[in-house]
Amino acid sequence: MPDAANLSSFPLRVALGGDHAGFPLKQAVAEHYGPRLTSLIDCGTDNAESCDYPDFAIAVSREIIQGRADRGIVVCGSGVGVSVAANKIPGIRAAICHDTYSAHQGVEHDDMNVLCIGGRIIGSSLAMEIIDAFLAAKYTPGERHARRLDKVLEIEKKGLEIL
Ligand SMILES: O=C(CO)[C@H](O)[C@H](O)[C@H](O)COP(=O)(O)O
Repeated sequence: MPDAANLSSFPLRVALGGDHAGFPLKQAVAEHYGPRLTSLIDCGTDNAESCDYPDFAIAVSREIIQGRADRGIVVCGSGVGVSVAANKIPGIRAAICHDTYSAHQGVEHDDMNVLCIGGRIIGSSLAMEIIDAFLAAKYTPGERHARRLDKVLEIEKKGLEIL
């Protein structure tokens, strides 16, 4: 865990959620970031009983799409389930990041708005460093990034027609 003296704050509204496999890490994230954010919306789950990751990917995405959160963090066992589910929702750009480079570059280049983490894969100290990198990063407007993001939006708009 980072030193209390070195804790960063982020002027962001964040929605946080995860299934039973992500529950212990989600709780640690809520405790650590709650006081350092403009707001932290905890979308559950509230205990370690078996439940279904799509419910929490949807709940976190809802907060972003309906304008109550700027970014989302979802935690399941591997990070795979929540990223697959969240990416089905138009307007959500989610990715699993288990390293700090992907966490900031995903925002800077790809305008990623949901960070997915595997609670069974990484420990809380690394998770906090990754979340710090994600929350501190800003999309870097640039012709090449905009062109590529437009192509991603086309996929969203056209669905199967793009094929
Ligand atoms: O990690 C995951 C696979 O990507 C899922 O999101 C779930 O967390 C995982 O499948 C839960 O596993 P369990 O055996 O039901 O505990």
